[in-house]
Amino acid sequence: MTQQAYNSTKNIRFGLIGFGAWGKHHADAIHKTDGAELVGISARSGSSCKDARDTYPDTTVYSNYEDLLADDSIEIVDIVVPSYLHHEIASKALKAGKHLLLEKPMAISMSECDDLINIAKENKRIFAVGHELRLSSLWGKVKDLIEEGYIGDPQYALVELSRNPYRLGADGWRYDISRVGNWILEEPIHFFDLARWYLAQSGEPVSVYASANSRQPDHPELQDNFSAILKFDKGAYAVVTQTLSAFEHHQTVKVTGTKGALWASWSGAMDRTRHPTFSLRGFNGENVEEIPIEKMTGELYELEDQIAMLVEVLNNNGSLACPAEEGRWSVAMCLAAQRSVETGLPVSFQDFVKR
Ligand SMILES: NC(=O)C1=CN([C@@H]2O[C@H](COP(=O)(O)OP(=O)(O)OC[C@H]3O[C@@H](n4cnc5c(N)ncnc54)[C@H](OP(=O)(O)O)[C@@H]3O)[C@@H](O)[C@H]2O)C=CC1
Ligand SMILES: O=C1CO[C@H](CO)[C@@H](O)[C@@H]1O
Repeated sequence: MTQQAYNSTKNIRFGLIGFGAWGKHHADAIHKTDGAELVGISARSGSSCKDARDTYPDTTVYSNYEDLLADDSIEIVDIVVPSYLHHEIASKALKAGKHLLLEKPMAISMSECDDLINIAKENKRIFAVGHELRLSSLWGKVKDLIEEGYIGDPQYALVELSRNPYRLGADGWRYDISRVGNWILEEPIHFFDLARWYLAQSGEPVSVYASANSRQPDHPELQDNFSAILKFDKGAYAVVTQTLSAFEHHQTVKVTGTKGALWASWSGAMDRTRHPTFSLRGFNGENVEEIPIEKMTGELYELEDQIAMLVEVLNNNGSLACPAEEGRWSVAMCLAAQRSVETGLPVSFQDFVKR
């Protein structure tokens, strides 16, 4: 689903777990979305709880997320906590009968992903993963044009980011490899997701060959620069590459096919800006053209569309932009890429995606 009008029929009651840098934006998105109600927030520290109470005085704030899960009136839980806590909190939310929006990475190991998918199936719960770029008017337009045959058969995709360093995260979790998993799971995971989405006509990815390095000699595991080549079973390939040693936030996608090409770019002072510049140019085999993007794009806008999508799905059975099975694939690609970085060899996805 990319750009759709959503028509809701009843208010969907949301609980939010995690009120950090990104969780606050989730709260804002739920708060302002028609048909969504922010009923409870769970935060960890006293200062985060106070912040949540001050900002949302009509919402119940819990310092223990299990108390939020015990509120039977909450239908869906939105989990925006450090990645190492995804499995623990998501599994309890599903077992408590809640539908789920879980931030990416879905989890930091394949066994955690599989366990969550099984629990969701057993409890017949909706399980969405926060790959919000799929809802973008820009990145989604690239997908739509590929599906319409604008470039012919897709053969090559480049997904590239140049940006400033990652934030530390609460308690520095993002710079602690035992809690973040790896840095590919942080940002390149979005680009693996896009690459696989764009090259869907080329079958599934079969292997990855990746390289990375760090600016900190004593922390080689914190990879500031990362590049990977993914091969697909029908011959297409994708390049995913990013540097965290640059400035601002500049993302480019170039996809070429047997007939034409697409070139999309997005720039902002940071990832979470409401004032980006963006463009999409296409070559349809005959002419180069500017393709208008009517709707604003950026992760804050996509976050709102993601909440609206869930309201629609829960009211009217629409489809999820990124269901759990897709989130699982992206985790597999990140873990395989990390293995390739460590071994210096191409790595087959089969070993990672098989159950
Ligand atoms: N899809 C996307 O584009 C993005 C996704 N993310 C993902 O979102 C997640 C959160 O990232 P981010 O917000 O940047 O991280 P932060 O470190 O800024 O925030 C994490 C928050 O989780 C809270 N927390 C930790 N444990 C608990 C708990 N047991 N109960 C309730 N709250 C808890 C922390 O509370 P306290 O402050 O009290 O310590 C903190 O406020 C990560 O998985 C990240 O990968 C992040 C950015 C963008
Ligand atoms: O998903 C994400 C993970 O964390 C990064 C932290 O700077 C974000 O920029 C990014 O969008």
